[in-house]
Amino acid sequence: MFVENPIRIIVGAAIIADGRVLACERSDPPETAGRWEFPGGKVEPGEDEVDALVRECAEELGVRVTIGERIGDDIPMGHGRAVLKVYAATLVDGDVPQLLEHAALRWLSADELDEVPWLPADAPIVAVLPGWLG
Ligand SMILES: Nc1nc2c([nH]c(=O)n2[C@H]2C[C@H](O)[C@@H](COP(=O)(O)OP(=O)(O)OP(=O)(O)O)O2)c(=O)[nH]1
Repeated sequence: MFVENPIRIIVGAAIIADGRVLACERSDPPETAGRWEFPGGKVEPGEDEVDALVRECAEELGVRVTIGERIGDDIPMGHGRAVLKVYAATLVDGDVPQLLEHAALRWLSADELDEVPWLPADAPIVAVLPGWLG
């Protein structure tokens, strides 16, 4: 029987604190190393999107986060095989992001957003972020 592959959901957390958003530099794979992203990753089958973001932020940054509203629209990726969804997030109780998986971390204000080379798919999110950073 032919079973169509489901569209893969990738979630990203725009962690905002004091008018800045946390940008994370990928360390691998080589095709995306050096590009900057929102922490996150693939939602596992049966997993809730918010739960996936909480899990990924713990794994990648060692922090607890509270997930808020969606930012921007769904972004089609991978020739329609995946979709990126970004959520606003805040850190719990002053947790401090750690460099566990990324090459570098930066807190960017609205006028610094274009100082890093974001992954191309993130462009529509970065474009509306100033409205979230005040
Ligand atoms: N986390 C994240 N991934 C993004 C963003 N923008 C973007 O194009 N991507 C792409 C990069 C990757 O191809 C894919 C996410 O895959 P990943 O490798 O980070 O996912 P994962 O943590 O679940 O990794 P793995 O278990 O498969 O190794 O989505 C973004 O802002 N955040």
